[in-house]
Amino acid sequence: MTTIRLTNTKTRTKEDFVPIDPTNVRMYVCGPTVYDRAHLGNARPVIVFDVLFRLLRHVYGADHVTYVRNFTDVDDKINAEAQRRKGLGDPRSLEELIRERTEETIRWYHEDMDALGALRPTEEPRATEWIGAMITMTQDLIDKGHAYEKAGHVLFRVRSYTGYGKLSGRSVDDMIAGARVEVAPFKEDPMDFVLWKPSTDDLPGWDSPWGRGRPGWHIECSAMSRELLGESFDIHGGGIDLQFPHHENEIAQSMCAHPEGGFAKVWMHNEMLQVEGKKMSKSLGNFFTVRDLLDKEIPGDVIRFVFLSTHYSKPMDWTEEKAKAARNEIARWVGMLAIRHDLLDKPLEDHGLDNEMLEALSDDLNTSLAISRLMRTARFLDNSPEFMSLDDRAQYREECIFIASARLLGFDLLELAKKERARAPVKDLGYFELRLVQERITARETGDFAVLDALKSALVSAGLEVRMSKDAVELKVTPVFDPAKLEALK
Ligand SMILES: Nc1ncnc2c1ncn2[C@@H]1O[C@H](COP(=O)(O)OP(=O)(O)OP(=O)(O)O)[C@@H](O)[C@H]1O
Ligand SMILES: [Zn+2]
Repeated sequence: MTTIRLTNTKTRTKEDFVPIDPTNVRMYVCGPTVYDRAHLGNARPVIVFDVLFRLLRHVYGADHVTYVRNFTDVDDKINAEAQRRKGLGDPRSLEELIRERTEETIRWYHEDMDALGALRPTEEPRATEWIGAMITMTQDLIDKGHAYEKAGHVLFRVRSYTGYGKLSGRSVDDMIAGARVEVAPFKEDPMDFVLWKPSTDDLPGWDSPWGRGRPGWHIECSAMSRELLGESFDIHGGGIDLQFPHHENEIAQSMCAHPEGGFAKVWMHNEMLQVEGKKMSKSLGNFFTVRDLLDKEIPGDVIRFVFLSTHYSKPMDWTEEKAKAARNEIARWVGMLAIRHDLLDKPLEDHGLDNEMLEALSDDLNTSLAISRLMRTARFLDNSPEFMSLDDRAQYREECIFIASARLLGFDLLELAKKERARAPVKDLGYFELRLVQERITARETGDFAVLDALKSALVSAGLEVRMSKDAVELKVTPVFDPAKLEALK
């Protein structure tokens, strides 16, 4: 079995990945706050962890991996957008407007991430559906002396957990000095963070032992991962911007509530997509959305290719040059496959994967090396003398391996090649148009339309659209076009 090695942020070393239970490998990734369209930076963790999900499914079996990514649908920014709509005169209740905002944002998120070829996670819990579990965990932390209630707030007592700061390698005192921690009269210590806070009557809230309120952001992930993956699971991922305080706080909550579990064994953090050296972010305003690019006719595969060309642990920029190079390379792959009708017209045989590519991916998800390996293979397949010297069977085998390997990175080349083929001009169309014209003349002369009709229906069953007006004949390719059938009519 392939051994996957992953760099664990917790230990700062590359380790062999050994799942707790190989029949159910479990991964949690912090998902988006659903108040607006995802910006391009938000797509990076989606693509990185999608490749890891695919790799885990390949190694342990598709039914033996559980991937959970949450939607944070309790947030001031969501409320603010709903209030803005209400302010503009929308007659609906704030609750309805909030629901509408989160629903539409989740729909956009799915559309955009689907376009990038990302598989949907096994579970996509919404915070609002797990409030009960958050309340239970919060109460448990109070009972164990790790949290306290003050003025309708429940706060986590950071100094009660000695492991605090280990993930990010900081001491609590350094963190206080460096961080903009909120000093509030109800806090015992400035580092303490909110597990529960009161809600005003006009904002969403849930009844709790501490009055009507809502959960803090950090407890969401601790409660949902516990409910869906258990007290210990294999991998926890997210952007490096979440390492502190979000992930540090998740660890503190989960380890104190369930000291017998180990919470996440491996922590993985993707580096940031940057714009002129700064993190692309909503708050800095230096962002564009995934949808902006898709609308500019930059396909999802091109975006995916650009992201995967840089290792997840390195910061990167989005540039026009990178997009152009990615587009050219994918066009080369697709163009080369679009003319291999034998490949496109039957189910792909399983001849395994390119071993070097699999090795690269298994070595801490080295997607940039995996992509270079695919590029090298594409040059080999593209009529190189070595490839041409192979017999048909061996050629077919190499092509199957290439397609399956690209699929592990999330590129569906067969689908792209089929679309390309349907779009490509077919040189024989003119010939058949002429034949239709001639048969029609003959049919009109003889009054026998059988030959003309037979030709027409044969063309239709080859996947062509036949349009015959009084003085023109036109053939068009449809997505089910089959060149082999056309060839047989000659
Ligand atoms: N520039 C970026 N590059 C890579 N990943 C990012 C970037 N910005 C956010 N992420 C990641 O996107 C995921 C969703 O994050 P979230 O919805 O909290 O983003 P956000 O807070 O709305 O973004 P912003 O930081 O722009 O306000 C998280 O895993 C986060 O680490
Ligand atoms: Zn989280």
